[in-house]
Order: sequence, then structure tokens, then C-alpha cells
Amino acid sequence: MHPSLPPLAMSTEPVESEQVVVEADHDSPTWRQLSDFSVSVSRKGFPSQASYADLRFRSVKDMGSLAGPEKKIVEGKLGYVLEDVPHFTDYLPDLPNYPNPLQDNPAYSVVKKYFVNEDDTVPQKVVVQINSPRGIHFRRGGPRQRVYFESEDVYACIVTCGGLCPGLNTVIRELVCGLSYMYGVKKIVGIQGGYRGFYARNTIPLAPKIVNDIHKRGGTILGTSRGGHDVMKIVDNIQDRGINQVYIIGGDGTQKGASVIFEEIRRRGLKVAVAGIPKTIDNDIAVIDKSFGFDTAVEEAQRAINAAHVEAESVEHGIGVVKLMGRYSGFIAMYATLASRDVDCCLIPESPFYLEGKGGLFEYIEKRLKENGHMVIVVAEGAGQELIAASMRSMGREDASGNKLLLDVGLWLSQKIKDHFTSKQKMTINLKYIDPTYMIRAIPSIASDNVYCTLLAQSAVHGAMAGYTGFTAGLVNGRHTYIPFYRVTEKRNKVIITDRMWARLLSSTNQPSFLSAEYIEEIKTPREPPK
Ligand SMILES: Nc1ncnc2c1ncn2[C@@H]1O[C@H](COP(=O)(O)OP(=O)(O)OP(=O)(O)O)[C@@H](O)[C@H]1O
Ligand SMILES: O=P(O)(O)OC[C@H]1O[C@](O)(CO)[C@@H](O)[C@@H]1O
Ligand SMILES: [Mg+2]
Repeated sequence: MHPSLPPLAMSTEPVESEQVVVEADHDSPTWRQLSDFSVSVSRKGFPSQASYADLRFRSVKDMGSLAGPEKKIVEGKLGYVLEDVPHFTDYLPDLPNYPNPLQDNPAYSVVKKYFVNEDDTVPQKVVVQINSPRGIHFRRGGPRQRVYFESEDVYACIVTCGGLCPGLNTVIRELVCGLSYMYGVKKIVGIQGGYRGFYARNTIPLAPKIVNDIHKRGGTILGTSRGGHDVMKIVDNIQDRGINQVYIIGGDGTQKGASVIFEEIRRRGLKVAVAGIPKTIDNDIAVIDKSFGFDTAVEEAQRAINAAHVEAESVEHGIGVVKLMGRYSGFIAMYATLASRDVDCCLIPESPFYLEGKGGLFEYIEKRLKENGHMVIVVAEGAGQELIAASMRSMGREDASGNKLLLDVGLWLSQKIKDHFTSKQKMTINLKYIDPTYMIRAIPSIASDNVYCTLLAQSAVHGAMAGYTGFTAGLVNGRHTYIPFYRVTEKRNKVIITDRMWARLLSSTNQPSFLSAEYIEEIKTPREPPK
């Protein structure tokens, strides 16, 4: 255990009052043997309205791996569960705190109830039944009455990792402006070229004047990369430079990396806030309503679909194929299809399809061409990978971050369609393939995404200033929240093909579901609950 880490106060019984029952440190055998115990919460203010008797505090260490995340869970009556995020005072109990400087900011001081109530939490599930448990909640994001940094002591850094996404520059801009204008922070630097930039590149100074109009440009002014996550080198660098707020913008891989950085920072007992801002054009990050840049991507995809449609309808038996992003999740393809209404078939990774035979894609294409004379197919990049793998080799390759490198479904599918209709069916078709992937990723974000980026960035800044750490700032049911890293990285957000949204798409395109009769029967028949 790091010498500066205080022992946690804990009990093997549910806490019925504010008492502290047993003390043990994180690395003690006692800690390891317990997977579920109560901890006292040293931070003042929670819970103020609910009585302590209503609540049970648990800190659940992932027993599978000692290096795994420590979960901070608060349970209340009626099945209320708060999956809380770490706070400095969990491991640095005697830190001083200060009044939030926003109190004296003329723009904000007139706002009624500007500060978020310490007890506010946001439910993950908003549709409930009369007797259903209240379920998982997340801590509400926003400015707090007290902060754990004095403005002149803050030294913040910002890093962007993973693939490009519209809105990256807006988030950078709003972090810089939020820190400067709301909290008077003067020392902010950008880490260049993703995680490896911490130890392999110089930092660049950031200030409102420098970032003033970067949101009008695509990409990230800081640069980005995959791979290069060396946690010890990164944290050594943070420590050596005296950085005490780290803002990390990136997708699922990046948030995993942020979690590891946070764990190392906590192990060393450093007062360094680690805040993640989720970025994923694919919209595949779990828990959050939607990721920034997603709406921009769907909007821009319309241009490619329109072009495919114009090409297809101008010739005899015209087929337009458009490949859109989505490695594991077909959200962009699904929403772009629903928005366009010119699409006759949408193929996504979550819904396996087949080409030949009854109910297959070729049969549907032929029907559509006979009915309409042309058609448009939208295919997500991760769709049909098993089919391609069966006909081609070179599966199993990975990029620098360990992400599987996919085979180009758009080219493959276009070729298969051409082969089938021209060689086998002896039918003349005119196929045009459009891959707008990198054109979509590289544009600046649209207005609504810019506002979303602004609120996300400000929420992250408020959280870090208030002493929260090890969190991802995210929108849950329309409210800004702080979500523990493990919650956004443990699984991916995927299109659920048994949900209404996919059904809407099927009914809008009239495409086959490609599901077998047995499968449909199986999902319709409710299973017996396990005895
Ligand atoms: N499990 C992990 N532990 C530590 N670092 C990781 C982990 N997974 C990924 N990273 C690091 O996070 C960074 C970004 O990861 P990745 O390239 O997978 O992009 P991403 O954040 O998932 O974004 P996207 O996939 O949307 O482009 C890389 O520098 C990578 O080394
Ligand atoms: O070519 P790159 O930069 O590795 O990124 C491609 C991947 O990035 C994403 O756009 C996600 O950021 C995926 O949709 C795509 O597979
Ligand atoms: Mg990823």
C-alpha cells in the first residue's frame, strides 16, 4: 500500500448509522476476502435528506482481479442503487475545500439554484412498474457549492485518443473556456498525439484565445493515436509535471486506458482528477444516451445516401451501396436509413444476414429491382464479417490498440452482388459503391452537437473541480451524470434487433429480417424463469 493512502473504514455488516465498525487497508487479507462490505463515506453532505438508516454503503472490489475497479455502491430502500464515482476524500480525507468561484461570477450568480444538490442522482431506467426496484442511479453532474482546487493551483491537461469524430475540437475548446471563464484556471496544456504524447511529445499551451474558433474545424488540434498506452510512463509524466486535472477524450479503449491511469494515480495517493469525456462516432459506448458527433455523422451520411439514390434511380437496375461506420454497432447505419427513407436495405453487425436462397439478400434485391427498377443498400462496416471471413482469409489482424481490423464489407458485398446478377442470373445491373467513412469523420460538428459538446465539457470541469475523479461525464436520460469508468467499458452499446427501433427500420425498408422461423419463435416465447 502506498504510504499516503489512508485505511478505509469498513464494516462487515450493513451500516445502520454513521458508525465506523472495522478498519482495514486495501491490500490487507481482510480486504481481499470481502467482496461486499459497508464503508463510511467521509465526504460531507450525502445523504442529507435520506437518513443513514435508509442507506447501505458498499465498496465492492472486483474479486476476479485485484487490479480491477473498486466499486462505490450506495443502496437504499425500494431497491435504490447509486453506482457512485470516486472522490478525492475517499483516499485523501483531510483535503481542504473552498467556496465555488462561480458564486461570484455575474453570469451565473443570478441563476436560481445554480448549484447541484449533493444528493441528486439520475436513474438509469426511467420506465418503471409499480413494484419494480428503483434500480441503478448515477451521480448528477454539475457545479457544486464547494470545490477542492483553488483556481491558481489547477494545472490541467487535455488529450484526445482513438479515431476522429466530429466535435473533438469543440470539446477541447469548451474544456479550455470552461476552466478559464468559470473557474479562472490559467494553466492548461494539450497532450499531443494521444496517450503516447504524455511521454513522447511536448505539450502545447492552451488558452481561450488559442482555441477560439477550433470548433469550426474537423479533427483534433491535439492529434490522436491508437496504442502507446504505457500507464507507468503516463502517470510518471503527470506527476513530474505537477498536472492535477487530466481530461481524456476518447472511445471505449480510451476510457479503459483512463481507468487504468486513475487506478495508478489513486495507488500513488496523488491529488489528480481524471475525467473522461466519451467519444465514439459509432455510438457504441454503454450507459450514455448518445455520443457527441453521432448526429453529425448521421446528417453527413445523408449526402452519401442521396448520391447513391440519384445514381441508382438514373439507370436501369441501378444499385447504390453505401458503407457507413460501425465496427460492432450499427447505429449510424440504422439512423441514417431511418432518416433517409430512400434506403431499401440496411445491414448491421448485430443482425446477421445471408446472400443465397429463400429469404436471402439476393432474392430481395431481385424483387426490389423488379418492383422499383433501382435500390439503395446501406451497410455498416462491421456487418457480415463472418460471411466475408468464410470466403476470404486474413482475419485476426489488429490495429495498434488491439482492435480487430475488419475486411471491407462494402467492396466484398458489391462484388458478390455483381457476380450473382451478371454471371449467374444474367441480369444487367448498374452498381455504384460509395464509401464516405473518412469524409464523415473529418467534418466539424453540427450546431446541436456543438451544444452537446459544450455541456459535456462543462460537466467534466465541474466534476473535477468538485473533487470527483475516475469518472466519465455522460448524458443519461437527458441529464448530465458522472459514471464510473467500469460501467462504460464493461460492455458495448449495440442495436437490439428485438427492440422497436429495429422493427421500425424493417417496416420502413421492407427488407427481410434474415432471422430463421425458429429464432423468431424462440424470442416470442417467454422463457420459464429459472427455479
Ligand atoms: N484495455 C486498455 N487498457 C489500457 N489502454 C487501452 C486499452 N484499450 C485501449 N487502450 C488505449 O486507448 C487508446 C484508444 O483506444 P482505441 O484505439 O481502441 O480507440 P477508442 O478510444 O476505442 O476510440 P474509437 O474506437 O472510437 O476510435 C489507445 O491509445 C489504446 O492504447
Ligand atoms: O482507420 P482508423 O483510424 O483506425 O479508424 C477506423 C475505425 O474508427 C471508427 O471510426 C471509430 O472511431 C470506426 O468506425 C472505424 O472502424
Ligand atoms: Mg473503440
